[in-house]
Amino acid sequence: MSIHSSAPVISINHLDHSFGEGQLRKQVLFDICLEIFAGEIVIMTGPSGSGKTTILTMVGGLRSPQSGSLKLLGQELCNASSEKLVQARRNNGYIFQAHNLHRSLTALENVRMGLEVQGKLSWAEMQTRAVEMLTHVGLGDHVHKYPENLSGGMKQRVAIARALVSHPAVVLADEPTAALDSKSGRDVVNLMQKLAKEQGCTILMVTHDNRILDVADRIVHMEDGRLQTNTVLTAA
Ligand SMILES: Nc1ncnc2c1ncn2[C@@H]1O[C@H](COP(=O)(O)OP(=O)(O)OP(=O)(O)O)[C@@H](O)[C@H]1O
Repeated sequence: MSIHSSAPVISINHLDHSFGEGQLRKQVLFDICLEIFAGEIVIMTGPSGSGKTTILTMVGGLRSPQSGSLKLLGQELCNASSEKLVQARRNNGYIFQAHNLHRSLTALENVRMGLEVQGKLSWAEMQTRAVEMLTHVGLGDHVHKYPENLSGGMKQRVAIARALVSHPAVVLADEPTAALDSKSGRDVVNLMQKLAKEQGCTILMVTHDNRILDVADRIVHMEDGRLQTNTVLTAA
């Protein structure tokens, strides 16, 4: 069925999920099936409460799925050990609505943290790569600034640099443009698209922002915990 020859980066099969116990138990995901391939940008839309963030946190290894299957880079996360979930988190970059930068760290220090958590490089190498990444997102002149001295769009660009500096296989973005005006929002998603294509990374993005849907290769729509549509956008 798929036009892709390689194995999917994210493979979700018959995934169900409930919150709560006993009488308070509430099923929020029903029989989700979704495959996402290397280099794809997939946008997930749907009303508030339809289950989008729950899926994102599971793909991110922040919550373990209970039933069905969810594989990230071939590794099963359903009922996975905490070590496996930690490993899954290392394969992902995260971009949130509120940039989540550390206020007490400069732009450079924030981006360097994206490498420090990997624990693989020397301090000098991390410093060099963080500066290069900030220059790449157009913030080469602002590396020593603190978040409070940057605009909303600039802060989100720092967050993108932090998410992508370690070249993660998957970037998960939850409403990355929600706090931005339309021009800054457009700049931010264009930048994400450019970097993803350069690095060959996969992006799964949740958004309510209809203005940015065109960056997606595919749009999937959630409704009441079920995946409704899976639209492939073909380039003109
Ligand atoms: N930790 C939790 N405990 C109990 N119920 C939860 C928890 N997290 C989410 N839910 C419920 O699961 C359902 C799906 O929530 P989720 O946050 O995934 O939706 P969403 O589509 O991301 O919504 P939004 O667009 O508002 O962020 C909702 O009914 C929500 O109340």
